[in-house]
Amino acid sequence: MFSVSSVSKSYGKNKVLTDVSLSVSPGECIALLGINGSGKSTLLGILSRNIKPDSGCFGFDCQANAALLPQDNPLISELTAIDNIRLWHPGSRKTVMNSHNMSICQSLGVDSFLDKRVSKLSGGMKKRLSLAITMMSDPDLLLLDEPLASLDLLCKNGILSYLQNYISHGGSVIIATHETSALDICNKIYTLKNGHIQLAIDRNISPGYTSPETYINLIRS
Ligand SMILES: Nc1ncnc2c1ncn2[C@@H]1O[C@H](COP(=O)(O)OP(=O)(O)OP(=O)(O)O)[C@@H](O)[C@H]1O
Repeated sequence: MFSVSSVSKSYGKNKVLTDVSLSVSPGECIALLGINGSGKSTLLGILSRNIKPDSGCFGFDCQANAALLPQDNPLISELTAIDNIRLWHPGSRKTVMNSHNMSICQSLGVDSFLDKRVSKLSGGMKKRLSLAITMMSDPDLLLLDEPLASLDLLCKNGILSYLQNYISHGGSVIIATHETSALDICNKIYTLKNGHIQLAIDRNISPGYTSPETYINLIRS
């Protein structure tokens, strides 16, 4: 179980998060839903310890490993895919591409372009490579910031299937997304409005279809 309680964060006079509490269990997928600027990336940044909150506590298990896939791919365009992987996971090609990491690359279809320069990859290929790099750190909690933005339907479907498999093996996911296909795979959907978080949909209690109109109404003020 990962949790944060009573987290607050302001940028100057801009109060972005107020008294936000959230927890996620193994095998659970949680969505953060909110309009642009509602604080989703800030909350993911706090959970990944990249952003320091003004106040609040973490309930993380010390052994737990949380990894963030940021909105912008953390890749160097001039390098090949394999050399980007080796930047984050140092070692020779043979050591880094052990059977575990190779199987991640194969599941995400990254193995077919390991020697291509990142500048020559499509948006979907870059996103799959970034996700593969994130997954190689064996996270218990995966923090995803709009992982499906501007991807084609096939690529979205591939990433969603990969995530569903990760969740079914006990991984936890917190995802900030505007995509209904990603919202549909989540157990719980929280809305962020005016700095406050609220549990809007809990499919552990009420499973079932949610229409796009319902999602839109959830983010309306
Ligand atoms: N480093 C920063 N310095 C100052 N203000 C910031 C900084 N980062 C974010 N903000 C502000 O905090 C608020 C929340 O931003 P954040 O990126 O967390 O929102 P978001 O919900 O992820 O938005 P989007 O859906 O557009 O990605 C916005 O008003 C933004 O301008």
